[in-house]
Parts: sequence; structure tokens; C-alpha cells
Amino acid sequence: MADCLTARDLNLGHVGRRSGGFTLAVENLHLDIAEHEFVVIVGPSGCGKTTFLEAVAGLVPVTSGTLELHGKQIKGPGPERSLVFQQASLYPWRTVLSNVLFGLQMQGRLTAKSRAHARDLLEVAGLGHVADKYPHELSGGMRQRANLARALATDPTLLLLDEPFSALDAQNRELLQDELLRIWQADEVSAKKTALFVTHDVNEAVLLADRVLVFSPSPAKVALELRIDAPRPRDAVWRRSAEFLAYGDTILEQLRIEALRHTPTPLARTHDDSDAPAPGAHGEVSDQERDDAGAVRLGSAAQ
Ligand SMILES: Nc1ncnc2c1ncn2[C@@H]1O[C@H](COP(=O)(O)OP(=O)(O)OP(=O)(O)O)[C@@H](O)[C@H]1O
Repeated sequence: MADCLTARDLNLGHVGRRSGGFTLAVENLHLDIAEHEFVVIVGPSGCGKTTFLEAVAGLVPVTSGTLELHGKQIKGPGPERSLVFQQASLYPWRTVLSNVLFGLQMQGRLTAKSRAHARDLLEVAGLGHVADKYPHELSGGMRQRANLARALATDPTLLLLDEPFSALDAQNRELLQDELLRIWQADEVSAKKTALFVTHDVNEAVLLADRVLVFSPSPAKVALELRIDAPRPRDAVWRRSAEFLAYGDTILEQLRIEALRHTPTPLARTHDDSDAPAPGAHGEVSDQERDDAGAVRLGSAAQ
């Protein structure tokens, strides 16, 4: 399959507005994402997931290396990429249909055909009956589905999703994960668009992904690539299977290893009442310290 997105020796960072200091967020990233592939990135908080996604969206400039979409260096935002954020960002003064049509309108591509496509999208997303309602009249889950429909309406080649379900409660989240898979696979509206999805939720990653990338703590590197070789559609039964749990365990274990690798060792003891080396003096970490470090670092990464 042809590559959609490639990164080579990619470094990304931020210049602090006040300090002017530079923070490296992504370091020497090598990555190939094939067309129609669903890739999920997981990693600890602050490791650089959003920075990478925003660079792909053209919102964060490349510091060095290459980041190419269909062989062309990404230099800014473009209509072939749609971004879905954590919070549904619908315009409150526009109806659901008008929100879904907004991107097309901005791109000067509003035609009878694109309007019909937007209506199809709303039907597939289960929102046909609320097309003329306003965002405040929808539930949080419906708003996020409308957001997804809006992202798909412009027919992008790459869909970028940054923790789109993290603001939802657990039950709605599971429903939306299933909905996303159903919409993503639907030939008439998405036909498995290439997708790059960021999450903290290991189960979400396993359910959605063709491939999971586990990022190391900051600056991000790919610590593990895990192909999820499970047929689609993936349903609630598979979500409870031993295979599903085993994939999740592999990811959690890698996150734990990365957390330990990036945990500073305790300082050596300075008093000389013992010849024995202090814990951590040679980089040893006790089992208790190992568990504590893993628990602290993984608190926000593995749910
Ligand atoms: N606009 C910014 N200016 C300066 N530094 C930033 C900016 N945005 C992010 N950073 C820094 O870049 C690093 C990566 O942040 P990023 O938001 O990409 O991480 P993340 O993995 O998405 O985190 P989270 O999972 O908590 O959303 C962090 O050290 C963060 O403080």
C-alpha cells in the first residue's frame, strides 16, 4: 500500500513565549503511515503526542528533518487534513448541518453534491434527525459525532483525532468508539480514511488501531510499534477477549518500562556508615521503587 505520511529524522519543539527557551518535544522520529491505515499513538502525559499531531496538521513547524504527506513536505494546514479535538468545536450559532457544511463553504466547495454528501454523513452518524438543531440542543456524544461528521465532510485524505472522546463518560466513550469504527469503515462516507488518533486510553488504542505506536516520555520517540492483527469489524465480544487484553498488557508493559527508564535514580547516600553502595548509586532500583515509579508515571497514561 502507498505511504500517506512519512517522517524522517523528525525533530519538533516549542519556543517558550516568555522565556524564549526551546523545548524539544519529538526527537528523531521515523515513521511511515500507509493509506487507509488507522494508527493510534499512546504515551505518557506531556510526551509530545499533540505536538506531533499538530505538526502533521501544519500547526507546529518542523524544527528539522522531514514530514511529508503524499511525498510533499508539510508547511502549513491544508484541506486534505481534518483535525478533531478533545472538545467538540461546533459553532453555537450554526445548526448541525450548517456546522458540517462549514469547511466546504470555507473552501468554496459547497455544491448540491457536497450538500447531499453532508446529509449522508449525518445519517450515517445517526444525526439525520437533528440536522436542523443547534449544538446546545445535543448531548456531548452527539456533538462529538457532529464534529466527526464535519471533519469527514471535506473528504480529507488524512483524519487527525486528538483524544476526541476523553471528555465523555466511560459508557458514552465506548459507544462513540464503536460509532467511530462504523463511520470510518462506511464506504459511502469514509471508506477507511487514513487516520492518526491520539489517546491515553490503552483499550481505546487496541480497539481502534491497525497499529499502535507507544511514545516514550518527552522528548517523544517511538518506543514500541504493535500491529493489531484482529479482523474488523471489532465488536464488544472481541473487546472482552483474551487476545484484546494481551495486546493491552503489551502496551502497558512498554509504558511501564519507559517510565522506569526515564525515572531519575535516587541520589547516593553521602554518609559513610556503610561500605554497601546506596540504593540507586549504580542505577539499581528496588522492586518497591520500580512499582511506585510505574504507578506514578502511568497514572495518567494507562486507564
Ligand atoms: N505551545 C507550547 N509552548 C511551549 N511548550 C509547549 C507548547 N505545547 C507543548 N509544549 C511542551 O511540549 C511537550 C510536549 O507537549 P504535548 O502537548 O505535545 O504532549 P502530549 O503528549 O500531547 O501531552 P498530553 O497527553 O498531556 O496532552 C511538553 O513538554 C509541553 O510542555
